[in-house]
Amino acid sequence: MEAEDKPVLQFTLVNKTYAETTKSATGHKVLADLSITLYPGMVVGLLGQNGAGKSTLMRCALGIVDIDNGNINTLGESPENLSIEAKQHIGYVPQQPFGYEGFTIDKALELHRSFYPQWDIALEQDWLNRFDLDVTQAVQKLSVGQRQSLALIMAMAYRPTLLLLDEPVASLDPIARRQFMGDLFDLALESGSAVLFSSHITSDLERVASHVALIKKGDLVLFKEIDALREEVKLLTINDDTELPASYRILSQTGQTVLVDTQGNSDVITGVQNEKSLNLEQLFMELHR
Ligand SMILES: Nc1ncnc2c1ncn2[C@@H]1O[C@H](COP(=O)(O)OP(=O)(O)OP(=O)(O)O)[C@@H](O)[C@H]1O
Repeated sequence: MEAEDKPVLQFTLVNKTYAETTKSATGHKVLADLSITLYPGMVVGLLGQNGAGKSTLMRCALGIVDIDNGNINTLGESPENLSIEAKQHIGYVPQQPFGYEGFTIDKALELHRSFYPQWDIALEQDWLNRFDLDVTQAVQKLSVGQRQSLALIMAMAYRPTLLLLDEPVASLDPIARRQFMGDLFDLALESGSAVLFSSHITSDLERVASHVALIKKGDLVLFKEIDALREEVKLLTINDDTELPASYRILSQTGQTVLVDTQGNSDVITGVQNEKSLNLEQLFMELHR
């Protein structure tokens, strides 16, 4: 990130409550005072349990869902009034891609391409080959994974400045998944795009994300560069009377076992019996204990 870079996507103290349900008469709070900023070149992996608020966050960024209060800046605009120009620089793949039934792949791409002046035909061809898609095939006859591959091409071949991908690889086989994740990272680096993608596959996230955002019940509990995460988030076993520095953030605690974000404080702390670094999956499990 360069100092002069402007945010591509910025959430500031965003709250979102869905209308009241049979479970809650006061409505269902899904995002709570959530702030996060994406700059060009950032690939942010969004991790959270089912129902944590990941899809809602993306939909708010696009103005598909209104927020209660707070502020969202999407490519310098307010999501509820996004200009056509801004939309032409946003790629979005929802969890269940839809549309273009009744078209063959080549006809669907022809129509889709016409909305995006900056469409990169060579990139489209490259990804059609990689995903092994037959362009004469009817869209409604595609398998779930093939449909997801097509949706990814449609969202990415115009090199969007902002790319929002809601579990983009859930239905892809391991080979396609690995290739796609590599491409995703290359695209962000080459095109200076910012990418926000959700996934439950922590190994994918660790491989390609530059940052991880962890959401728990609508709260952003952690947002960090992936390398810093490995170094700064630790599982400690402490004595009853151990005093942790005020600069540590306690993420969770069960008795003498404490999950902390040291926030870069590398002082040796007396009274720590054991210290363990965690991979993303272990961290996720610890946070939801
Ligand atoms: N349109 C809606 N009306 C009411 N509640 C909704 C609506 N959309 C989502 N929710 C609720 O908001 C919460 C967050 O949903 P969301 O789809 O954002 O979660 P998620 O983190 O993307 O989950 P998953 O990993 O399962 O895709 C859930 O409890 C869900 O039931």
